[in-house]
Amino acid sequence: MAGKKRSKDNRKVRADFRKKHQGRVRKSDLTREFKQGDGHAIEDVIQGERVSGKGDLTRRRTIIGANASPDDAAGLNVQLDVDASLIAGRVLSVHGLQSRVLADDGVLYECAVRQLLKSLSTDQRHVVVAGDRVVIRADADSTSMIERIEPRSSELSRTSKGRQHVIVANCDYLLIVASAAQPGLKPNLIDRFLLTAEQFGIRPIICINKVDLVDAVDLQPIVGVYAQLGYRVLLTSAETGQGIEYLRALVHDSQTVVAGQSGVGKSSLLNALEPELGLRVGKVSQENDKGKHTTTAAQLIPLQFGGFVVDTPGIRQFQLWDIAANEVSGLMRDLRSYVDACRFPDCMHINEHDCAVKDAVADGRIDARRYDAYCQIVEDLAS
Ligand SMILES: Nc1nc2c(ncn2[C@@H]2O[C@H](COP(=O)(O)OP(=O)(O)OP(=O)(O)O)[C@@H](O)[C@H]2O)c(=O)[nH]1
Ligand SMILES: [Zn+2]
Repeated sequence: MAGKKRSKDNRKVRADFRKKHQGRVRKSDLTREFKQGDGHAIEDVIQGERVSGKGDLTRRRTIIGANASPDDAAGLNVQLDVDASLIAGRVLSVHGLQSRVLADDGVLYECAVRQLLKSLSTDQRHVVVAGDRVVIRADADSTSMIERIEPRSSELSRTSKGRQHVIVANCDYLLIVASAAQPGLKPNLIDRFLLTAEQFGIRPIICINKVDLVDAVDLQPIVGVYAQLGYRVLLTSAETGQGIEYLRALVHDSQTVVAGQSGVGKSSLLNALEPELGLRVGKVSQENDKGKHTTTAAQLIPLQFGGFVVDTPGIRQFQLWDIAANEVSGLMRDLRSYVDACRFPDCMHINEHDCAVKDAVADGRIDARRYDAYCQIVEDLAS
């Protein structure tokens, strides 16, 4: 904000600014643009051109300087409400009170959270999470500050000890990875991950990997069931490269969280998408290591072709967090449309009479295997 900290650097930047731009900017223009309250607009006028994209921020910083003050606009009769040290970015990971933010200028900043934001939160530890879009006050010499957290488009969360913990924010896709063989295809597991996607409103992509090991024709029935429900199903092979280009185009510029059983080829797929990632393949997953603490601290991995993946041991195999047995049918697209027609409003669609869901299964309107998966899930949740 105007007139706060005045380091030597800032004085120099301000002096340069005055020298360079004073007299070259029409006062009327500046005033007009300033009324719109937009820092970019002011620079636009100064530069006499429209600017967009990453380059602006750096340029704006040099021109107007960090902590621009009324002095900067001396003779221009405007107060520049511009603070070029503010940069937008995305939180890659959170470690205790520190967050690692990849700013839109391409620089990584270690950031603390502004006290005010913390005091607004009931849970100080989780005020900011991986995936958050933030505005930071960048400081090259000491800790940068997260000044603002943008509203989240989605949250993946889990309740522990009665409190909701957001694990990752703003995920666009849940990439559900299954394998056609080794280990064999487990559609029921796909159904469980789909429940999570529906629960959190994150678009699922069903990715059946290792298709090089089977005859694709054998996969058609199962692919058909999901496709009919409107889910996107990809057949991939990290080995031969099949489907990789398509997957890359899908997740490009998005934030994708990866889930799936151990050994289905999640690391291999990510490496195929971007060889530079160099994720270890075929390792024993951490959850299976005896006595090892399962971490759910999410981490975003930036992709060179644009976008981020969240590939975190504790999240990879998450499922059925905080779903009650009586919520399951409402989260299954094929069952959902029938539940209102059951005789009992609290019908669980298992043993009850006059159950519209069971009728639909009986005459093939609901896939029998999907219904079996439903029963299994409800049973597991009830026990
Ligand atoms: N034939 C074939 N093998 C594959 C394919 N993708 C992965 N694999 C193999 O499957 C094994 C497991 O692959 P990973 O990528 O480590 O699997 P993951 O899902 O990351 O496993 P976790 O880290 O345990 O969760 C490795 O031996 C891979 O070489 C594929 O498309 N075809
Ligand atoms: Zn019913």
